Order: sequence, then C-alpha cells, then structure tokens
Amino acid sequence: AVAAQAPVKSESAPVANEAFGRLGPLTDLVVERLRVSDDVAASKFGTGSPIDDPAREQQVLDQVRGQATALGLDPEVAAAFFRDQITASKVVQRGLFDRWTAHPDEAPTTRPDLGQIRTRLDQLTTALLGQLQATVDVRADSRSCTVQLTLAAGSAVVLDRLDALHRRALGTAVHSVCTG
Ligand SMILES: O=C(O)C(=O)C[C@]1(C(=O)O)C=C[C@@H](O)C=C1
Repeated sequence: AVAAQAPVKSESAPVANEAFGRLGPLTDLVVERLRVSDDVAASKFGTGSPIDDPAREQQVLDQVRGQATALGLDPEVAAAFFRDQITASKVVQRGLFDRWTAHPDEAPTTRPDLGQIRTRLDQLTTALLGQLQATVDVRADSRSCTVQLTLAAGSAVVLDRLDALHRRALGTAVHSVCTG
C-alpha cells in the first residue's frame, strides 16, 4: 500500500539509502537517474515537448563513448548500458505522463528547468561510467554478477520504496549490467 501511494514528485535529492553489495553504488546511481527522470517528465508535461529527443540522445551517447574510451572501457558496451538508461527514463516519463493525464490532481505544479536537469544527467553520466569502471571485475563473472545485481536491485527497491513504475524502469536499466 505504501509503494502504490509513493509520491510522484522528486527533488532529485541524493539517494540516502545505499543498495547492498558490490553493485550497490552503481545501482544507487541508476536509481538516482530514474528519479531525475521524474523531473524530466515534470519539465515536459503539458508543454507539448516530446519525451523522445533523438538529438539529445545522440549527444548523451557521444559523451558516453568519449569518456568510456578515456577510462579504458569498451565504448560500445558503455553505450549499450546508456541506451538502457535512456529507455528506462522513457518508461518513467511515459508512465508519469499517463498517471498525470489520468489524475490531473497528481500532476506537478512547478516546472523544473530542463537545461539544469540535463546538467545533472551529464554529472550522473560521469559518475555511472566511474562505477562501470570500478565494477569491471565483478561484472565479468556472470554468476557473481547476477548474484550481486539481484542483491543490489532487490535492496534498492525496498530501501528506496520504488513504486511499480520505477521497479519496472529499474529492471530495464540494469538489463545488460552482467552481459557487458
Ligand atoms: O533530456 C531529455 O529530454 C530526456 O528526456 C532524458 C533522456 C535521457 O535519458 O538522457 C531520455 C529521453 C530523450 O530522448 C533524451 C534524453
């Protein structure tokens, strides 16, 4: 009952609850990116701005490939991970648009600035790439990766009280963590 009534608005506060295990820090950043997606949705809802912005996606993926290469990560593996983050963001945004359309009283009453939100997303890109680099070893071993990912995602769901929409988006976002 608590999860179903979780507030839909987010101030993108740092995640206070830390997910468990070796993939906990990576998972915390993934969850934070999902929370920022709430703010993205609030910045667009009712403005006519589309959820999909292919030019911005290209910019994100170009940044990812460049920074990944500099960190010694496979740029295409990193880009695949970020394509999942973008897909997950759109899951959240579409879900919130549907929710706010059906229940206008739940719609946000203030409109955050998309430019500032994208600056935050760019910071999260750098932090997420740092965690991809820090977890190369655990992610390379598919069995321990699966155990660690189940632990981290499961604890994040409970500690961060993710509602059904954000749980679904988290599943999308971590889809390829153990295959990269
Ligand atoms: O920046 C936006 O407009 C977003 O909606 C965020 C985001 C992303 O996850 O980076 C997601 C969907 C858009 O197509 C572009 C980028």
